[in-house]
Amino acid sequence: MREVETVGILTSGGDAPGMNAAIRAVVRTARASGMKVKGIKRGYAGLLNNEIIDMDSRMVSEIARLGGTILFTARCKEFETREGQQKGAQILKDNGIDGLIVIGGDGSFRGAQKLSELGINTIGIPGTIDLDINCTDYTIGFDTAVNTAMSAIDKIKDTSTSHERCSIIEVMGRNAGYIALWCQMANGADGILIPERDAFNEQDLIDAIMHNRSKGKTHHVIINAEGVGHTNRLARRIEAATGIETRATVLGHIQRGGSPTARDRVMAATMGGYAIDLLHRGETNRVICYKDGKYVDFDIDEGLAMEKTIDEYQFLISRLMSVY
Ligand SMILES: Nc1ncnc2c1ncn2[C@@H]1O[C@H](COP(=O)(O)OP(=O)(O)O)[C@@H](O)[C@H]1O
Ligand SMILES: O=P(O)(O)OC[C@H]1O[C@](O)(COP(=O)(O)O)[C@@H](O)[C@@H]1O
Ligand SMILES: [Mg+2]
Repeated sequence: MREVETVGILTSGGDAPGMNAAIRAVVRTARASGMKVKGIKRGYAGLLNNEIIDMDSRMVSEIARLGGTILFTARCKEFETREGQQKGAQILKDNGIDGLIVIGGDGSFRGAQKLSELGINTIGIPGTIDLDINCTDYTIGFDTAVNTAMSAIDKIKDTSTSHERCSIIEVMGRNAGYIALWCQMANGADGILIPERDAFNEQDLIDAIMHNRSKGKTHHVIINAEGVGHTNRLARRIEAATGIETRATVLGHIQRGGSPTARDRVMAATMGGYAIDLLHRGETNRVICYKDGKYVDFDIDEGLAMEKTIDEYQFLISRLMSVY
């Protein structure tokens, strides 16, 4: 076990609101406890290009409220190779960086795990709007993304209600349906399609719309998760089957932007401070999680091997609420 003297920090994969709040917390708590901090730009791609800057407390002033990531982010194929990882570890050592904090998703943590094997003390902080990291109940960015999607769906509902139409709205989430499920509960919808539940299929949706219409409902909303996709095609098929004018909207990257909510900022700040604590204790290959109402950390390999699925009870309630 050795204590880290110089910590590097990078953001990787899709940006998420709250990443800047995490960067600020890492820099401030590291500096307060005497560590040096170096920022690595553009994730692993920037690491391989030696894009490394010194960071001090003043540089992170007022960034907690900013969306995106001031360090930029990237996806990097070269880093998935052994040669890329060895080159990355050597560049870190050449810069005197003996600890590294990676803010990103599961893919980014696989990279962090490789650097840990190569002698760099690495800690992962979960930052992704998708909530798709199995070992944690919370990922930085999810709350802001859901609130953004919720507001957008409220607006679509205004026009959908006025025209007495059906709206199919696609939300992000890669292969996970968390954003879709939360929006169904927050906004109300006749139904959702999520990758975790292919049993809730197109015919179910058509039946649900027709049932609700027979009870007097004059507008309809279906929330479709990105992992199911084909939103335009689905709109055409629902219109053909129900005779109700139907419009498709793919919300897209609007869900990744904007000023982070208080929840995202506070979770990010706590996780950032926790990461520095772990490095002080000489820990490596750990991922910080929020589980059962507590901040905890797991071995990255064990954390990524855990299983998580959508909350059955929440799913059941969301279905019951969608019926007129
Ligand atoms: N198995 C792996 N080994 C090493 N690095 C990886 C691995 N998987 C992903 N990465 C690195 O992490 C980056 C981000 O991963 P990605 O899955 O795109 O996003 P996220 O971290 O948000 O899930 C990839 O571009 C790659 O550089
Ligand atoms: O911005 P890109 O590269 O098109 O990626 C889109 C993907 O990124 C996300 O917005 C976030 O995913 P990650 O956090 O895993 O990078 C997904 O919801 C979506 O599938
Ligand atoms: Mg991911």
